[in-house]
Amino acid sequence: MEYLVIKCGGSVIDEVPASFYQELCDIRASGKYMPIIVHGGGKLITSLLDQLKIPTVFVEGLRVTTDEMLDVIEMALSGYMNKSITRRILQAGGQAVGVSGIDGWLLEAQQADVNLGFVGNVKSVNDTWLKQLCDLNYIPVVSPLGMDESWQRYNINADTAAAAIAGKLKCPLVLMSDIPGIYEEINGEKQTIPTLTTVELDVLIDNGSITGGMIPKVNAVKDALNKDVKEVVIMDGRQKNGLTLYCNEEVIGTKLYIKEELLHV
Ligand SMILES: Nc1ncnc2c1ncn2[C@@H]1O[C@H](COP(=O)(O)OP(=O)(O)O)[C@@H](O)[C@H]1O
Ligand SMILES: CC(=O)N[C@@H](CCC(=O)OP(=O)(O)O)C(=O)O
Repeated sequence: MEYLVIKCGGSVIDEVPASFYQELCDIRASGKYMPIIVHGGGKLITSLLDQLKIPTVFVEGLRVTTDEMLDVIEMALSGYMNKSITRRILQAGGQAVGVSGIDGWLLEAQQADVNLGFVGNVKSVNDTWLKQLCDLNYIPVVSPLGMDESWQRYNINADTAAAAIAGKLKCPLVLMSDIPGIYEEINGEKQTIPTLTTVELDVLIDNGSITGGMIPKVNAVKDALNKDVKEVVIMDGRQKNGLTLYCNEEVIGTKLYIKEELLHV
């Protein structure tokens, strides 16, 4: 059975159809995939920081993170978001365990860039017990925090965390967001692109078609594909039966891959 990493963005988690959790349980029960959920929660973090009058600054889709913000981020992601997703999977009849990337040192992190403060990149993924959880029939639900060898916590973008886990497991990755896929503006209209190679993706990055939260997403996609992940799909988490359609190999969202011949140069 193959692993399948599914990342649910904070933009969409409150809007996924109720059937999403049932679909997850069905996919696990069908034996086709062992799903692993990685979730975001950027919207919730921003709203909590606003209430605390702590200003939010994003640089290329990444939240500049101070020490005082880490507590809020950890509470939002590993507290509220992680437990509510875990609870909903249990409610749908599945087995789920909610963990943070810090638990069991699942995500060893390192500082991404001093100018971003405590934003982390993933240095290594300790996948042993993640696989054990899957073998025990649990669906792991992972919040994107990590820790370095000095026990410093880091805020990791959820797309980055999901890509690192998929890269380690060499399994497909589904990124669920609030858009039907990657779009390009043609004659003032946004048109979703069904398939993209990494070379075509670079063109869209260079011509400014990719902005905001899509930047860490496409960087994560490229990272996963470079680690032998066969394909990554960016799709609309609000679409009814979206996950089932994906598992049945229907055309959905934007499918990204490395062009075969580039693998051999
Ligand atoms: N070319 C593009 N195609 C699709 N979405 C894009 C593009 N450029 C920027 N975006 C923005 O990226 C957003 C998704 O990123 P983000 O808000 O961080 O979502 P999530 O919370 O799911 O990670 C979309 O809502 C859209 O506004
Ligand atoms: C470094 C960084 O930007 N971390 C993200 C973590 C949450 C996240 O990625 O949530 P979404 O998937 O909903 O965007 C943040 O602070 O918003």
